[in-house]
Amino acid sequence: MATVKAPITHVIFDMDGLLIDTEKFYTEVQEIILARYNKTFDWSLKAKMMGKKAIEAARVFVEDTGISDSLSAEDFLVEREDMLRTMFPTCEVMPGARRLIQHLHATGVPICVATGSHRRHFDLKTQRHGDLFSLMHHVVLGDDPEVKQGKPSPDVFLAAAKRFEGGPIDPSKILVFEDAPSGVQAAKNAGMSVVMVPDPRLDSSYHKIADQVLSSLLDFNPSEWGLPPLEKEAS
Ligand SMILES: O=P(O)(O)OC[C@@H](O)CO
Ligand SMILES: [Mg+2]
Repeated sequence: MATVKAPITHVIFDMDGLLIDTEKFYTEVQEIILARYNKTFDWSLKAKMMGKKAIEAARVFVEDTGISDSLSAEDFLVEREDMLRTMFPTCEVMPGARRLIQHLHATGVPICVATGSHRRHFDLKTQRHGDLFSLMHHVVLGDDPEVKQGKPSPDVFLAAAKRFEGGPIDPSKILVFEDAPSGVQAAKNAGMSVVMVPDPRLDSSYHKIADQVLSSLLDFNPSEWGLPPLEKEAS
């Protein structure tokens, strides 16, 4: 029998870019705003913003692009909001997310979500996916009072570990799924194992600290982590 990487009992999912394809909306809106300043949005900046709380990502955006004298982080958030508000409810579930969530839920593995997104955005993004998110034991949001700092701080993952039944759960028994560099770092800072499912455009230097890197959730093999195996015929 193959050796188990770590004996996992609980699973925490990131949301944006991991369970649902909302990262493309942030990218699109940021490209539109930067074009006004004759600048282009690239993946090195994207890598620094993704996964963070809105205001933290906004500060990185205006400072890194050198537009902070013309546009404050707060005004940037107001400006992108009109576009995001109509885009978020149209988001799709990422490949393999539905199968994995349903499998873990059906086999009794406690699962939850830990996201940088605040409540208002979470509600817009999950509008059409309530069936899936209702399988989560709990959800920890970026504007939760216990989340003092966004990812890469471990706050959101430690709060998530506390709220499982019988919590706090030992971090070494928790597996986190993440797409963002800040999120992978946050999970490691919390002492948890992490499977990274990065966008292929993200520089591969960000893969290093993840315990496993997959190109899709469809490629995840629960047995490698001591989790109940997937049925071969499941789709
Ligand atoms: O933590 P996640 O769910 O990726 O959300 C962060 C969000 O603000 C987009 O980057
Ligand atoms: Mg994410």
